[in-house]
Amino acid sequence: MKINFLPWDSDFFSKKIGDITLDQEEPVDTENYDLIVVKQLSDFLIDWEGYDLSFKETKVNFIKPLDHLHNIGSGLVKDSDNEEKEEDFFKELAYESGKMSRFLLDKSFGEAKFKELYDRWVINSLNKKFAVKTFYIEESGKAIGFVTVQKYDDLGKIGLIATHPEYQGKGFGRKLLQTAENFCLDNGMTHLEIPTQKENIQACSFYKKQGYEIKDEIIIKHYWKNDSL
Ligand SMILES: CC(=O)SCCNC(=O)CCNC(=O)[C@H](O)C(C)(C)COP(=O)(O)OP(=O)(O)OC[C@H]1O[C@@H](n2cnc3c(N)ncnc32)[C@H](O)[C@@H]1OP(=O)(O)O
Ligand SMILES: Cc1cn([C@H]2C[C@H](O)[C@@H](COP(=O)(O)OP(=O)(O)O[C@H]3O[C@H](C)[C@H](N)[C@H](O)[C@H]3O)O2)c(=O)[nH]c1=O
Repeated sequence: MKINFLPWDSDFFSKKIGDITLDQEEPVDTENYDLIVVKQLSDFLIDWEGYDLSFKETKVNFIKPLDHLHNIGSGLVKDSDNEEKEEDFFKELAYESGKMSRFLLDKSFGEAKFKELYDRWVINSLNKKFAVKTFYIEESGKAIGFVTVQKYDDLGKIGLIATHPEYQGKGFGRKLLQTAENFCLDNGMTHLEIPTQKENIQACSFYKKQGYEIKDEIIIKHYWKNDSL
């Protein structure tokens, strides 16, 4: 079984990073990778000489068929294409959206690198390299919520979504998600998928409340080479 090289991650972290999906225990040539991201459908033990398990999560993908447009009301949710915003405007919200990210919770990366990655996620969403659309809600010149949307043919995917902690539970997240759904439907996407961590109870409860169902779950583990940190 061969490890799949991840060019973006390797370049960003200046480490040799790859991933592999394993259904059962089998021989793997670890090829001197610094970090191997293992994806498993069921949790079985892996013992690779020279590698340590540093992190484990369950990634859950929610999905919803899109069959009607929502009436959002005009003016509240804005489109970043209509008014240029600096990346700084979204920074704190991006970190909030990533508070359960493996890049933050696996301490091997360090918080500074997590922030840099999520800063890059915002930049690459606004410049359309890693999203096709970014919507946000602004109050008193501050972003209080945002959502980014990716497009894979007729499948839409939420990249990041968050509302500011002081504004959570007030209906803004729902407005953002409904705006994303309208955008997807208007642009040829029949379904919207949302990946998050099973451990993120707040987000999972929110998605279920919005009519999303679990499409699949996968266990993700980080194996670092002993001497690579
Ligand atoms: C793809 C990703 O980015 S995954 C990461 C998601 N982001 C985060 O985890 C960051 C922290 N959390 C948040 O930013 C927000 O809480 C969000 C985005 C998850 C939800 O946004 P909010 O503005 O808080 O949600 P909002 O107030 O619109 O709630 C909408 C509905 O969901 C329900 N809901 C919201 N949070 C919860 C919760 N924790 N438990 C149960 N129901 C909830 C509300 O009761 C409401 O129900 P209603 O439609 O019947 O009125
Ligand atoms: C900015 C950027 C990133 N990438 C690459 C780098 C990684 O290989 C993936 C992102 O990995 P993922 O497992 O999706 O990361 P997270 O665990 O942090 O994300 C999950 O939780 C978030 C909160 C969010 N909901 C997200 O949708 C989830 O998947 O992307 C890239 O190729 N190009 C880039 O610009």
